[in-house]
Amino acid sequence: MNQLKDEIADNYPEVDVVIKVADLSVSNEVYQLYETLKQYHIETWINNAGFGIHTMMKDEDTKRAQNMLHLNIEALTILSTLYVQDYANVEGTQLINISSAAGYNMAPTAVIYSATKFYVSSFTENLALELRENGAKMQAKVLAPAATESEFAKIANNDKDFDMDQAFDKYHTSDEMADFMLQLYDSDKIVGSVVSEDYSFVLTDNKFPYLG
Ligand SMILES: NC(=O)C1=CN([C@@H]2O[C@H](COP(=O)(O)OP(=O)(O)OC[C@H]3O[C@@H](n4cnc5c(N)ncnc54)[C@H](OP(=O)(O)O)[C@@H]3O)[C@@H](O)[C@H]2O)C=CC1
Ligand SMILES: CC(=O)[C@H](N)C(=O)O
Repeated sequence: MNQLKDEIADNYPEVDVVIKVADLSVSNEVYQLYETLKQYHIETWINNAGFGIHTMMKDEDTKRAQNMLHLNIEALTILSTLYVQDYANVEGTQLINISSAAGYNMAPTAVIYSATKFYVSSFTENLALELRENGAKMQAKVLAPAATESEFAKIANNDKDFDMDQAFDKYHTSDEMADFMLQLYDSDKIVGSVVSEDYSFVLTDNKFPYLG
């Protein structure tokens, strides 16, 4: 994090980077983190922290799975809710939650992870529609990456030498995914996702049917 901060300072000296440390799988720390940010005006909130576990259910480590539920679902829900309560009527604000292709498609060897990301997708789409229908100034959006180069696969597969080139015919670089996130940010659409056939990017409104 400090290295990244230095890189940003070198390239964008006008930007002031503040690092806050929290274990977001612990609910007290989630509330504490939000409290320490009250002094700032927060124009965009991105819930990016998350991890996956690639395993069969018969081999699932329930403690690790519980941490994943706390981080991927609970922390994201609490932080989204607090942010919406404070900023829903502030012009120009956006909440972006990071789901996954596995949040719209059931994924083999990822039964629990995929379910956490279905939660992220449906929670955020429903919230986006609630905000829109009630004339709120905030927009809520879902970014749903497919395989992307990062630490994710090493952690999910518990393999520090995990080779993306061997595992996937196609995947995105983190720069490509960050560019797509900016496209989603600039658009009025709700979901940014990846077409599984050719890995192209697509922006759409809600993908889940809506009862409203
Ligand atoms: N890469 C991929 O193929 C895909 C990723 N995603 C999603 O993208 C998001 C980002 O993952 P990605 O960048 O790829 O993976 P990384 O593993 O590289 O990054 C995960 C991030 O989450 C943070 N994090 C993990 N656990 C905690 C915790 N308990 N408390 C606070 N922060 C935590 C990590 O912080 P630290 O480094 O300090 O541990 C890190 O910044 C995740 O939500 C993931 O599910 C979705 C689809 C595909
Ligand atoms: C859908 C993906 O490819 C990603 N690695 C994930 O499991 O979220």
